[in-house]
Amino acid sequence: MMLANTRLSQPAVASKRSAGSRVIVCKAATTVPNKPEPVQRIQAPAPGAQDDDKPYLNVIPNNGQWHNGIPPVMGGHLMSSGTVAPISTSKGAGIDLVPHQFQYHDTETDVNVLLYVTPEKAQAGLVKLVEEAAAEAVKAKGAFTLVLSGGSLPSLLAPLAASKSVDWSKTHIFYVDERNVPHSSADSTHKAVSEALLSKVPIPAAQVYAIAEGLPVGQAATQYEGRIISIPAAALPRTEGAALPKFDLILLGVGPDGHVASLFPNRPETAATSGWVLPVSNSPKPPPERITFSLPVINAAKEVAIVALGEGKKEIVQRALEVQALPGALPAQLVRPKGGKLKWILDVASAQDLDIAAWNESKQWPRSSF
Ligand SMILES: O=C1O[C@H](COP(=O)(O)O)[C@@H](O)[C@H](O)[C@H]1O
Repeated sequence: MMLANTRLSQPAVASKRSAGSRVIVCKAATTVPNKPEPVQRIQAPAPGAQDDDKPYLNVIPNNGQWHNGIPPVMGGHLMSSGTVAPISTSKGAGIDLVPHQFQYHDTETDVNVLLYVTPEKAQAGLVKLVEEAAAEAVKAKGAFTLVLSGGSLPSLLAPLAASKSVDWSKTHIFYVDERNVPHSSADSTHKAVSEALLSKVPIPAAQVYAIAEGLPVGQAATQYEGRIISIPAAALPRTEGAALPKFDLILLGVGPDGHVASLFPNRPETAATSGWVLPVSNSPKPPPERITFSLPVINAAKEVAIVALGEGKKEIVQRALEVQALPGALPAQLVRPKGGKLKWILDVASAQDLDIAAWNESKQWPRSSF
């Protein structure tokens, strides 16, 4: 189903109980010919009812699992012949490349795709998600730890300033990645978030974890990690065993290359299995120096949402949700909070290349036809 060609005003809401007891609710369009209904209905909307504020929720069960076995290392992937391709020993153009061990996820994570009719509705949905996570966290442990991205995300958070549901005195703000620039720089995520939100809410300054200014990037990452480590477990619990911080909610953007936070395709930071906050010294996207949470920290969160709105994101949304890449190649596909919740927040423009009608439990990767 190409959403670009569909009308979203007459939702056919459908759902199904799977073996894993997950509910699938698919948005089906009315104008797609010769396509079967994606799944069965659980709850038909009341006649004439139309609640566009609600997203059309699509769950991709066990999204991204490798059904043919997990390749042992990057470059050692399974070939169609059934044999494992060896790691290249070429001394050619890749002479300086160190073969990195990228994480291959083997956990079952259902991906919840929240598709909104307009970017404004998606923004409202995002705000509600934050409000609900805040209320739940404050009720459970008296503190809410919210981790933010830069880029297009900060401006989407502006309506939170008027929210009555977030207790700012109990909220702690972190950045999943940050550019190693002064806070006054136009590149600073902290500046963008401060202008859009933090300057308008009564949050104690000590609860906003900005990068230290003027340090070499390695020290900036170490310093940021140290500040996180010093937060009491009552406010920021740790995971069992791995002892990673368990943030309540991490909001990610996604770049056109599939990067999330400052974890770029085929980069050593993306492969890192240890460390909470990593330095990035030659980012392919300017500015070159950044710090970033590691994937294990992102995946230890209680809840993660990837926000991708607008036509400019349609290609990466389609690739990330329907075409399985080798892990280093598409960092967004490595976001799989263990035991936690993963949501993608989309609007019609960013979702227009998805073939949602083809999503069902029996269909494995790749989900698209090519
Ligand atoms: O450089 C960055 O890019 C990503 C994506 O940004 P967007 O403007 O395309 O939404 C962002 O999530 C990340 O925090 C930022 O440092």
